[in-house]
Amino acid sequence: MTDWTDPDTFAQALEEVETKEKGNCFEDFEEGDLIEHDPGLTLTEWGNEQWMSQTLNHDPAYWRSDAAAERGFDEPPIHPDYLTAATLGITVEDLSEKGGYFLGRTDVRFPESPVYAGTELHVESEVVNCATSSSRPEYGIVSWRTRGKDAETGDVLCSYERTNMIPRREPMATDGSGAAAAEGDGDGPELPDEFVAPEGGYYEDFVEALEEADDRDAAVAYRHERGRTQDDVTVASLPLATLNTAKQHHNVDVMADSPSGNIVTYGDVTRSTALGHARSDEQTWREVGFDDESFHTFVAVGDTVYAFTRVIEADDDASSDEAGTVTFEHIAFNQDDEPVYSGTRTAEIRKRSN
Ligand SMILES: C/C(=C\C(=O)SCCNC(=O)CCNC(=O)[C@H](O)C(C)(C)COP(=O)(O)OP(=O)(O)OC[C@H]1O[C@@H](n2cnc3c(N)ncnc32)[C@H](O)[C@@H]1OP(=O)(O)O)C(=O)O
Repeated sequence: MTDWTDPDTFAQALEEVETKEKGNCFEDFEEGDLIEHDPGLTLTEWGNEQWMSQTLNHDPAYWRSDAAAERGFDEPPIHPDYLTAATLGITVEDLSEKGGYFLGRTDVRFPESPVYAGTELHVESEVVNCATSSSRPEYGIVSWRTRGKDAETGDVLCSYERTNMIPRREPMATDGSGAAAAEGDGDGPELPDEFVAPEGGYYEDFVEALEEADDRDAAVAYRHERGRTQDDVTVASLPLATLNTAKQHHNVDVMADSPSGNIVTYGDVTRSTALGHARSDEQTWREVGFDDESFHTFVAVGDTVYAFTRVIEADDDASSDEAGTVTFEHIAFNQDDEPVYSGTRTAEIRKRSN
């Protein structure tokens, strides 16, 4: 009788049996496909607080009822970063579990009304583009438009367009033109002569700093002191709490043979941590949206995530008289000063009370 647990027998069995695969390859996606993601997720107070605490997002309006009421909320709402991460996490099983690198995201938008704990999230994605990677024949590049909806009302709570590198079943022939282009044109850095930092975190502080920089060779740009070293909680626990099944975040065994050689931080954790650092130096009123988000290199356990902010423009127009609108570029970087994430963010920033 076969002893299936005999190590040699078992090793041979493992080699010969079929593996029930998870996830989809590049060839499985076709432009126009609509994918309904199941399971959905109920956005909970616990999940929200776990996400916010570990990414250093401490805006009191999301933690305390008095601060929430002051912002016009019925109770502390679900944080937009957790909502974004949960909307993406649920999609991983269908879209990128095969090992797709999260390259970037744009047009991240939230409605004006807050989302509260207890909301059941239903998420769907449409394939909007499938492209060949000219530098990596073993991958294709796929973009999806994703919408996270309130399962009860159908209201869209978070939407965005995201792009991943997705493994192919069969590698493509390539002329390598992408790799050559990536070598760069050899130009040195082009930075302004001066940097201006806002005095405080209110809307008027950003306007004054932009005015000071105007007509001079200056930029409004500064770094944030806080850093967050990545550990098992940020790398493995937070993505799993959003039902993100990407092996990059929790399977050390498989990742040992990957380019990173280790499990890596979920892009939304890296980004939310950097945004948490930035928000700790401003009076955020409301998140409006994010564009041109890119993930430049891996973040792994032991790496520390810092943040740098550049203020692009300010506009008096906002959904409330108590705030103005500011557009920022945020860059997350590691302990070696390498950029790991960048993106533009539009947020309403509280005005000083008169
Ligand atoms: C969620 C989730 C997974 C994760 O969260 S994983 C963690 C977050 N993501 C990362 O850590 C990825 C970090 N990025 C990298 O390590 C490198 O960018 C990467 C993926 C290894 C590629 O390195 P390269 O040096 O080869 O990068 P290139 O700049 O040459 O780009 C390669 C091709 O991709 C195209 N591309 C890059 N960015 C974008 C973008 N934002 N939108 C569209 N396309 C993009 C680029 O044009 C190159 O195209 P080629 O035709 O020349 O190949 C999850 O599971 O989803």
